[in-house]
Amino acid sequence: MLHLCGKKLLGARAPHLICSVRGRAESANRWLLTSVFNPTVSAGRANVKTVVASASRYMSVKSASPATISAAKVQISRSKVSKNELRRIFSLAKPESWRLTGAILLLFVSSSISMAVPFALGKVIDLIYTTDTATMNSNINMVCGILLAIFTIGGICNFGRVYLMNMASQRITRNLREKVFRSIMIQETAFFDHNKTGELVNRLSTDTSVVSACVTTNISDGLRSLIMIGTGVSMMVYLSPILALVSLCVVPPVMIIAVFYGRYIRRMTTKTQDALADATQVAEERIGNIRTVKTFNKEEAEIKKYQEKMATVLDLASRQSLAMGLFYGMTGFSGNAIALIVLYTGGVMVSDNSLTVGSLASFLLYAAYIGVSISGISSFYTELNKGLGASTRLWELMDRQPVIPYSGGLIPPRDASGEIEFKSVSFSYPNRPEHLVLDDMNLYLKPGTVTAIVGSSGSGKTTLSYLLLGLHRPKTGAISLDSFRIEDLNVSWLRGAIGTVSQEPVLFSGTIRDNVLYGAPDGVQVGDDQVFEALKEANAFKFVTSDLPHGLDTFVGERGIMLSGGQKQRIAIARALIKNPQILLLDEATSALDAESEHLVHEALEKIMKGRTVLTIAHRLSTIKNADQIAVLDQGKVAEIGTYDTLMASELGVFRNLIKHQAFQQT
Ligand SMILES: Nc1ncnc2c1ncn2[C@@H]1O[C@H](COP(=O)(O)OP(=O)(O)OP(=O)(O)O)[C@@H](O)[C@H]1O
Repeated sequence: MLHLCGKKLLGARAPHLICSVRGRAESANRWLLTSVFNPTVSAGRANVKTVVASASRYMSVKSASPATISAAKVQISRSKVSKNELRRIFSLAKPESWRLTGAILLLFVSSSISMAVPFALGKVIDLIYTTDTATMNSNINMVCGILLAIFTIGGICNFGRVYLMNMASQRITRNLREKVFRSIMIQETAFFDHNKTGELVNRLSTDTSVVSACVTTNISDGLRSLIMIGTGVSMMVYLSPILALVSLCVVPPVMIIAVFYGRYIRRMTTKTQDALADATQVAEERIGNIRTVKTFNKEEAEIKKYQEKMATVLDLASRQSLAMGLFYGMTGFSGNAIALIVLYTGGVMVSDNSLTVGSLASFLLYAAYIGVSISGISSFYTELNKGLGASTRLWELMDRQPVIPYSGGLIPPRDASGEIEFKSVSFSYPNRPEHLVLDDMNLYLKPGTVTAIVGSSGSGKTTLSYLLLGLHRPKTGAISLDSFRIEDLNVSWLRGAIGTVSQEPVLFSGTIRDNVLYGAPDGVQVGDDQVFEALKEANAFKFVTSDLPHGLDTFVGERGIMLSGGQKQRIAIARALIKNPQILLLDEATSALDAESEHLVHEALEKIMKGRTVLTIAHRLSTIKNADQIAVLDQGKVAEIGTYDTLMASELGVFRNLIKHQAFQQT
């Protein structure tokens, strides 16, 4: 991939550059490979120096700090607009080609009609000046009748054009959002450690609509302006070549200024969108955790923080507004200047009879139309650059290949038996590569047995379950399930074989039924009787059917906010059970539930462990005592393993020490 992309992007210089890149950092992150070296994203846009500079900066730190990534991204996005980039953004419009073609045809008709008006008016004026009253009246009646009919057609065409364009725009936005959302969903967990939720939501909501407007309504408006300028100029040349030459001398300097302006706007849009994403991130996180904000009495502090973020956005937007104001002012002035030049020179020509009054009037109207159209073109150019700025971010997201493949992989012929082995596993989180959470760790789980994992806080217990679920990959060593390496397995199959109940389970807004069925494999029909069965096993049947107002149809609120901690736990247990997994990953709740809830949750957990391979992060003494084996995690390794009695027998053992100092729940 690297070689291919390198060749495409860098041509003959590729091997040298690839080698130097490799030499600089072996662990070049996939983001760089997919985003920077991906020809579809970067070819043409990023010149070789820019890419290598970004790559070096990126690799000079061992891990990808978000600031470095965004610096590299901004540097790339500052480069010139390439044909590829334009081609790519316009390819979004392809599925809507018939709607857009229809809209453009209607646009041609309505614009032609608009552009015939000055010519017709000129003719009417000449008629007034050159014919007798009777002939003039009948001619004017006839011309006005024809014009009314033509204007009606123009109105209908405009309606059709706007409708079709907007429909196309909405559909492109939808397609784009679906693709971006899919792209976000399939990324590996580590991706979300350095890509904030608010930022991603902003890409999904704002950037997509900016990009789709850029290739639809903006194109329509730009095309309209272009047609009007093209026709206007032709008509001006037809009416008076000399006058046309004099009046159009303003255009070249305006064009040159427009190029610089466009680049500036594009850069500013990227920055503004970044700042906006940052503000959205703050808002999203605080609103999502409003209880914590209120508990700590931080409403005012959060409002201030948001205001600061918005001040940055406003500052960037005001710089953008200043540039826009200057540019629009300049183009408006140019339009008026054209009109003035035409009026002056035309007046002289009429006085020496080289131009009729009607032609001068037509010419003036065309000049005014062109003036308006030039400002139309400038706003088209502004929007196009905004769209390109926003699209850079979207391509980065859409082109990113997840480090852990989302599909493919081995699907074993039989259901999992639940034999699990961690062999010399070392692991560190990608954003903290220097901190080895697991270091050459070994652990064997016999099918159908319960293994309790204990260890001090931060010893890597939860990390172990993430690795088993294939959410992260070990740096070295291997984890196997039924003697298949889990990284070779299809992730859906793997996660389908494992039921999980975490310490603080998250439910989704929806009904109890929706939440239990969330655990069922996609496409498998699960009836209410199976849902009830799972609820019974999870000790949740009674409270669902008799305490909740609408039974299975009761809404649980956002994140299950309408349920108690113990109720949420039991619904989560039912959710884990609905697919009847062979393996269970349990993280016992440390938060104090009331005695009855605690008993019900605990009893449910005991029940569901039977006959399954269970890896439980234990916080209760009884779970530890009943486990077939206890693995004590310490310094990234399994320091001790055995039954409760054997481990307690060792006077100076880590386990015994842990039991002495860590508060395990006694119930
Ligand atoms: N996403 C992450 N990025 C970087 N480091 C992480 C991440 N998640 C956890 N860690 C670090 O990994 C180490 C192990 O964390 P883990 O959550 O597995 O510990 P634990 O044993 O489950 O702790 P506890 O009992 O407190 O829940 C800790 O030092 C933690 O700071």
